[in-house]
Amino acid sequence: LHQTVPFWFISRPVSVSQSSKRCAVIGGSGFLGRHLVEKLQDRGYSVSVFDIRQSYELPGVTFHQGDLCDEQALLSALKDVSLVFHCASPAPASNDRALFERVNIQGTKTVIEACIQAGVQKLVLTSSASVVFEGTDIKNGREDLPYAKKPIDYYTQTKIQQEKLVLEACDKQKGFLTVAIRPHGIFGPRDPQLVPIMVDAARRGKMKFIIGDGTNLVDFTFVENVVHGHILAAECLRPDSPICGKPYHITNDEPIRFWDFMSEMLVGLGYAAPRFHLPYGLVYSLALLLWLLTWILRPLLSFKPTFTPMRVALAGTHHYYSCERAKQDLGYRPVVSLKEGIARTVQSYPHLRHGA
Ligand SMILES: NC(=O)C1=CN([C@@H]2O[C@H](COP(=O)(O)OP(=O)(O)OC[C@H]3O[C@@H](n4cnc5c(N)ncnc54)[C@H](O)[C@@H]3O)[C@@H](O)[C@H]2O)C=CC1
Ligand SMILES: CC(C)CCC[C@@H](C)[C@H]1CC[C@H]2C3=C(CC[C@]12C)[C@@]1(C)CCC(=O)C[C@@H]1CC3
Repeated sequence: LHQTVPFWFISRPVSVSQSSKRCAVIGGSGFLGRHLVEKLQDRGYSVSVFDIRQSYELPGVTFHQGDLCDEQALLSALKDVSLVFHCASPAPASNDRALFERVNIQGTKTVIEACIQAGVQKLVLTSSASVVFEGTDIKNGREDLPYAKKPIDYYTQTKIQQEKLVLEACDKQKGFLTVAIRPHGIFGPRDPQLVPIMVDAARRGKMKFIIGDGTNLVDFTFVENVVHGHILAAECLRPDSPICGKPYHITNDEPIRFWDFMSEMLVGLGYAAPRFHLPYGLVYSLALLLWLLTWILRPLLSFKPTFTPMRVALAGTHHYYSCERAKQDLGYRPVVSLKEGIARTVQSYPHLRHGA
């Protein structure tokens, strides 16, 4: 694979000292976090996980179970650690405003304070490309797009605050360097949302319809490319590099029609591809109405609609992003193509196949 290496990257010392290879992954029990932990170990890092739950065991990886809002718990996990990846967040589907504010805003402030107190030198945040998305088309969006003034949900609203906090904390004088990775539509083996939600909808006969004309292009990013972007950012983060305090889009660099991606996944798993078109405006209005009804009736019934306004907006608009800045500054190139990523994902879900 041909990679252009940035000039300041070449000046990096060849051997990375042992202490700079001690890292912690906050949210390391999650989908992205676990893939990141596995790759970091492959690359010779000594890895600790900090997470509110422990979802697996891996020889050589130390687990610290705790809430990232608890500074004392974080401090003991960050002892002797020089590099921290923060990829913890409540799931977007929870739509729990208080929880998002507590974990993504207050918790991230606590993470920053704990890192500084523990002498951590680098903090890599997993942000989201959605921080600039307002529910209307984004084509080849670059990092200089303004943050969404009207974010599509509480999750996105708090991801914006979180990213600002981390990037503003970057301080070369104090030797505390930060960077944010903005992935989009992460998919791959063990993903708990995209494929399971899609299959659940298909099993309930709800994936027969294409919202809109079906031509809207979207980024779906294979998890190993997202991991690659995080590790490149960590390894490039030095006081003399241009990446300090900046956000970077990491995508597969292969925008695809939303409904072609869904169809490939569904057909690969043995389900029929969606065929019938429904007008975007109609579906969005119905989703909004249903969402309002479930909100008003929430003391009486707990019903979670499949087609939320957020999902309809994501399914019916263009939202794809340029990763040119990551190519330029990090030497990033996707390491797994979309075709290969889809094939590996489909293979990894035998229990979600039609008839299983
Ligand atoms: N999945 C996607 O398509 C995208 C995800 N992201 C971001 O990537 C990151 C990782 O997402 P996923 O791996 O998909 O989610 P995930 O839900 O699989 O992992 C998140 C992890 O954070 C942990 N966590 C939540 N609250 C915590 C707390 N208070 N203290 C300690 N740990 C806590 C959870 O236990 C979980 O293991 C998140 O920051 C998310 O916002 C960004 C763009 C797209
Ligand atoms: C029911 C169908 C219309 C949709 C099924 C698939 C969706 C569950 C996913 C399609 C795009 C995904 C996506 C995210 C979550 C899962 C989808 C809505 C995110 C919101 C996850 C967190 C982010 O930061 C942005 C993602 C955008 C794409």
